Formats: sequence, structure tokens, C-alpha cells
Amino acid sequence: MRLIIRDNTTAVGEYIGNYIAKRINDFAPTPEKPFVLGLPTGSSPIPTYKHLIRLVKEGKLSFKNVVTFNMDEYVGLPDDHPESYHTFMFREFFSHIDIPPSQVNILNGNAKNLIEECKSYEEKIKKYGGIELFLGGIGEDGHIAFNEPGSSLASRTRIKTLAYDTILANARFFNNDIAAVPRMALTVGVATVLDSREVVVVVTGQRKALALSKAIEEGVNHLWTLSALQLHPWALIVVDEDATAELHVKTVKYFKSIERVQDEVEAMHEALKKQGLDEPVGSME
Ligand SMILES: N[C@@H]1[C@@H](O)[C@H](O)[C@@H](COP(=O)(O)O)O[C@@H]1O
Repeated sequence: MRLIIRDNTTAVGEYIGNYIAKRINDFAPTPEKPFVLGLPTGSSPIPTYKHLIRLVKEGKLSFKNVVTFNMDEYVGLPDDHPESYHTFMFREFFSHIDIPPSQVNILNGNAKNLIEECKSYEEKIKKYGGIELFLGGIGEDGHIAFNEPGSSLASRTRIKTLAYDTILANARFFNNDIAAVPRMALTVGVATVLDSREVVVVVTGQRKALALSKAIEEGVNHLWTLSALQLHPWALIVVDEDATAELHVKTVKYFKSIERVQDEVEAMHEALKKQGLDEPVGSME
């Protein structure tokens, strides 16, 4: 796992935006072989979306051959509700880029058969050959997607009852009316996220600091589902300084030092590529 620390949320968004753009451009997606990208909602990924939109507008990136799968959606909220994740994704991202809407996949929280909806979502991901890169965010209790504390680390897309903490945290989007926050959601599972070839998670703000320390400084634990990332061979967490408030100083120093080494390794890798000697460099833990 790598941890990248940036000064503030804008710098985090720029880092992740550039990172995803490079992955997509290097992949050189085509209609036959699209880049499959997993995406989150929430306030944390907004700076990343802003940066990706800028790159598209500058002609440095295109989503024409990208297929997306969102992490989750509330159950029972109409698609056109201002707080549905459908509305969020089009408002904050999809409406500003060149992705064909037919390539956007978001769970339908109003499906007649919710179990079938979850099953076919997993099948559709599989049909595309799996997710290349899953971008995620976390809740204050360390949940990834809506995999609340106690979720099975082997879980797949399914219906979840939201934890009271999450309902409280999300009430800010519903005029602070707790009763207006949906009680259930559809969410990809922890194993769905772990199955993707690469996972990038954005963690910003002091209110996420405890979850970050639990997830990376302690063992794998279903009470902090982000910690499951420790089992992934290609995981990257990008945080701002505020989110590091609960980490040990030595943890922060360690990850900052390996970022410098990683940069050198990547420069070496690029140089080899230019010479046509593209040897895989074992760089990520
Ligand atoms: N289901 C979503 C999560 O996927 C998201 O990571 C979290 C954090 O939101 P924010 O970034 O606004 O703190 O919100 C919800 O719980």
C-alpha cells in the first residue's frame, strides 16, 4: 500500500486526477477494450472530479472509451432527487465530460427486485473483465462505499442498512433532517472493490483521521472496512495533512520517504520504456 500526503484537498484532487488521467491514457482504451473505472460520491472526490473535468476541457483526457461503475446508491430515493447519487454524479462530473451516458453504470435503488439488481451489477462488471481502477472514499467510521462496520470482507454488491453514524453524517445533505436520510443503500461489496486491479482512495479532513489510522496502522478488521485494502496488491490512499492527525509521526515520515523513492523508480521505468526495455519494476507494496 502507498500513502500519498498533500497539503490540502485541492492538491489531493490534482494528484488523483493526474494519476487517473495517466492510467487511462497509458491504457489507450478503445470501444472494444474500454477502461473500466469505479467511482464514488461524497464531498471528498469533488476536487478530483473538478481536475478531471479540467483535463478533459484542455483536451488532455477523454472518457469516450471509459465505462464507469459507481460504488453505491440509496434505496428508495427517486433518481432525480437532488441527493440521489445519480443526480450527484451527473451534476458534479458526467455532465461536464465526454462520456456517453450509456457507459455510465449506477445501481438502481428503485429496482423492483433489489437482490436481482445487485446480482446483475456484479455480472455486468465481470462481463467487462473487471474494474481496472476503483476510486473510493470513506465514511468517518472507515466504511468504503456503504460497507458499514461489521461488513463481511468477502462481501459482494448487496443491500445494506446504514449505520446510525452514517445517517447522522449524511443528514447535512438532507437539511439536517435525520428522518429524511434513507435507511438503506445498495453498495458494491468489499470483495468487489478488492477484485479491481487497482484501488485509489481519497481521505481528507480531520474527521476521517481516526478511520485512516485504524485502517493503515492496525490490522485488517471488519469494523474499519477500509483496512481490507491491506490485502490488495495495488492500493493507493491519497490524503491531506488534516487526515494524518491521528497517525504516528514515524508512519507519516515513512510514507513521505517512500514517495520520493517511488518517484525515482517511476522515472527509471519511464526511461526504460522509452528505450523499448519495458521491464516491470516491483515498486508498490
Ligand atoms: N457512501 C458514501 C461513501 O462512498 C463516501 O465515501 C462517504 C464519504 O462522504 P464525504 O466524502 O462527503 O465525507 O459518503 C457516503 O457514505
